[in-house]
Amino acid sequence: MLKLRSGRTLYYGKGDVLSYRTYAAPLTVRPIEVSPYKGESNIIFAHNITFSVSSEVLLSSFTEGDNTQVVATDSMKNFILRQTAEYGGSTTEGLLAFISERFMKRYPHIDAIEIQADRLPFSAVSVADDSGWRDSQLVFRRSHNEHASASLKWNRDGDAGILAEHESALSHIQLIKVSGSSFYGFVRDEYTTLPESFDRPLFIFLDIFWTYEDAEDAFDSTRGNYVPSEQIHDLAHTQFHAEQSPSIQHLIYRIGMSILTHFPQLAEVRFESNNRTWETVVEPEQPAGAGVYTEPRPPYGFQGFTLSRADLGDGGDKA
Ligand SMILES: O=c1[nH]c(=O)c2[nH]c(=O)[nH]c2[nH]1
Repeated sequence: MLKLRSGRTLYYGKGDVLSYRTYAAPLTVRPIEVSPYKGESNIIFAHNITFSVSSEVLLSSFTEGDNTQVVATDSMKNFILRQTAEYGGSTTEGLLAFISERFMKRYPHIDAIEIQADRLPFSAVSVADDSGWRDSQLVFRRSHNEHASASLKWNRDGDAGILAEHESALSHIQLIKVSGSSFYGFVRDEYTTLPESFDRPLFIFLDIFWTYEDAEDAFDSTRGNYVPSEQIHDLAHTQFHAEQSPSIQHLIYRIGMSILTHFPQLAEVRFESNNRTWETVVEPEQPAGAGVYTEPRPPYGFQGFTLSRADLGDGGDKA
C-alpha cells in the first residue's frame, strides 16, 4: 500500500494486466542436487500484473477532481504491455524492474511505484518423434498448479527509482503426505477434543516467499544467482518427503533452513501455511493399507514464519 510522506495513503493503478509475451530470453540456472530443474525456454513468458503509483501531486486529483497529473490507468496498461515487448531478460523480477524503471523515467511526477506479478504457468506438451519423447516447442498447456510471483516497491530519488522492497514467491502449493506425519504432545485441557495423532495424512496449503541479499541477482539471471521457484518447490518436496514431521510449524522451519542453506544469495524466507489435513472416515488397518478420508470441515488452522540468515548460526544447517 503506497503512502505519501505525510503518512496519507494515496495510490491508484491497474490490476489484471494480462501479458502473454512470447520468446523471452531463455533462463538458465545453476542446478542443485535435489532438483532436476535447470532452466526454462521462456517461449511463453506470461504474467498477470498489478501496478500502482503514488505521488504528492496526485492529492488534488482526489480532493479537487483535478486530472492534470493523472496518467490514465488505461495508459498504464498500454505502457506495461509495450515495455514487456522490449524486455530482454528472463525473469519475472527483472521484467517488473524494467517496467518500473522505464515508468519512473517517462513520468517524472510519480514518486512511488508498487508492482506485482503472478507468473501464468504454461508447460510444454510431450510429443513423440523418431528419437523418442521430447518437449514440444510449439504447444503448451496452461497449468493451474502452484505459480511463481514477485512484488517490488520503488521510491523516486532524482531521475530514477530506488528499490525499497522486493519479494519473490511461490504460491498455492498444495501437498499431501499420506503417511509419516504426527501431531501430539500439545496442551491438553478442558478445551481439548483433538486426539493425538502419530501418523496422519498431512495435507498442507503453502506459500513461500523469499528476498535476496542483492535484488540484482533476481533481476539479472546472467549473474548466475537467480533462485527459480521450481528449485524452491523441489527443496520443499524433498524435506516433506524425507522427514517425519511433528507439526506444520516444524516442517516449515526445516524447509526454510534447507532453502537458506542451499541459497546463500537469499537474505530471508517466509512461509504462510494452512492445515487442510483430510478427515479420516475409514482408518487404515495397517501402514500403507486402505484408508478413506474426506475433506476437512472449516475452520482451518494456519501458520506464519520468517527465517533469516541469522537462523543458520555458525556453519549453517545440515538440512
Ligand atoms: O501441525 C499442526 N499444528 C498445530 O498447531 C495444530 N493444531 C491442530 O489442531 N492441528 C495442528 N497441526
